[in-house]
Amino acid sequence: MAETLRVGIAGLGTVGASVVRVLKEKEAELTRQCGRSITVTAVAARDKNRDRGIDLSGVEWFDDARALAASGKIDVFVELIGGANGVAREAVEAALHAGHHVVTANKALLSQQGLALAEIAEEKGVLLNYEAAVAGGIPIIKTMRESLAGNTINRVFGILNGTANYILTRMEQEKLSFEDCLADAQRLGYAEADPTFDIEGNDTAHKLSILTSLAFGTQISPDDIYLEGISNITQADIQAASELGYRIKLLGVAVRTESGIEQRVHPTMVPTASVIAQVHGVTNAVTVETDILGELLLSGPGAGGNATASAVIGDIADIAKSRPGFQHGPVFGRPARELTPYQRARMRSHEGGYFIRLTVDDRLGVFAAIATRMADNRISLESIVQHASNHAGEGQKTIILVTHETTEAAVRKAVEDITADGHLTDKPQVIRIERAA
Ligand SMILES: NC(=O)c1ccc[n+]([C@@H]2O[C@H](COP(=O)([O-])OP(=O)(O)OC[C@H]3O[C@@H](n4cnc5c(N)ncnc54)[C@H](O)[C@@H]3O)[C@@H](O)[C@H]2O)c1
Ligand SMILES: N[C@@H](CCO)C(=O)O
Ligand code: NA
Repeated sequence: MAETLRVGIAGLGTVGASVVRVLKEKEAELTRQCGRSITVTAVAARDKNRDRGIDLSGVEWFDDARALAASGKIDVFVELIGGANGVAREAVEAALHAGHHVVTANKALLSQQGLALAEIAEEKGVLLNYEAAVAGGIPIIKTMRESLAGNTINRVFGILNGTANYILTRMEQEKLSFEDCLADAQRLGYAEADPTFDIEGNDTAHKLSILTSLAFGTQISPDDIYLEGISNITQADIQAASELGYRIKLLGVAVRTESGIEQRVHPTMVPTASVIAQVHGVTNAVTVETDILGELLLSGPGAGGNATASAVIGDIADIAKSRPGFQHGPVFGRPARELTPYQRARMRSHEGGYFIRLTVDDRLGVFAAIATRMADNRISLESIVQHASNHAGEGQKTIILVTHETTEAAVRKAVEDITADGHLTDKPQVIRIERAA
């Protein structure tokens, strides 16, 4: 049997501790599957004395993750610290330069530095595996990188953040407050160190930027993503969506258009009967639409220690099965140097349906004035209703509009006009509707 694969792990938090635990529990099974054993020989973390409920006897301790990464005593460096810069980045670079394979769950790092890191990995002939970085335990990277070869992808979209989906689900099903749901997501180990990344959509954007590169063969462009989080979503929106036959999900969407690639992250209304609307809690789902295969939907746990460890261990096992001298496939599906520059489609050109919730003065003529403004901007309405909600205050009423397919530019202009008319008593709420089977 081949020599054991020596694994060094940096970061022993939710994911790192789960990886150490599961590697130990599944040692015999993994040895059978990989034809060699996988052993954690070294770790780096901040606090040597913290009880993590894992057995680290016989494991070498490094105070500095960068020293572990460069050490000649490991074959694989597993980065589970987090953050786009600082130690995580320096350690991954050091590991690749030292000729070690790298496994990371760090989507922030890949979205900012993925291209540069891929170039080093490809030059050094080592693997840079990152299945855990996108949609947790769902094998979406492997699917897009390997199984969809030859397919031309037109749209990829999904629920890519477990924390946000967990919050929206519990707000809808249990009528809980946003803050209580977020606190639970943090307690369960789903949230990022800075949870604003989860709720303001940055984490979804990091993941989407990676999927976009894999889908369209473009360089990763994380700053070119239209971004809106879920912190403005209220019970009034959730209730109105439900009455209209929709559910609100935080989606990341990348779609090929005539003028470039549209990348957007925002709260989205999806038909209640669609498959993606049934994806609840910490579960993620990714839909890929291709010319040969058609529509593929993968769904599964998107965050949490064990689910994420499953993806990390799959990546380590792939390395254990690879052989020295074997030519590895490129990190983002095509050689890093051949990825084309990303061309952004303007958000104002986005076409789709819209849900618009307006709180207005309860005066005669307001309803008609709003309908006129929509017509002025050539927006065709699927429905316009005066909503009998108890969310509007005394002397106010709620008007809900659902548009047929129109453009973002037209909707922004119509809402601007209505605001300028002076009828609104609260900030208008605009939520895009996504076509989903
Ligand atoms: N938690 C999840 O469900 C999940 C899922 C997918 C991906 N991820 C990603 O996995 C990574 C780790 O996430 P987590 O949830 O385990 O975070 P965590 O905060 O629980 O763990 C990170 C650990 O790294 C340690 N650390 C910080 N600086 C360090 C340093 N300089 N050297 C060594 N250790 C250091 C921290 O003390 C902490 O224990 C992040 O990139 C995160 O985005 C997490
Ligand atoms: N904070 C992330 C972890 C998984 O990437 C989430 O909630 O989806
Ligand atoms: Na994944």
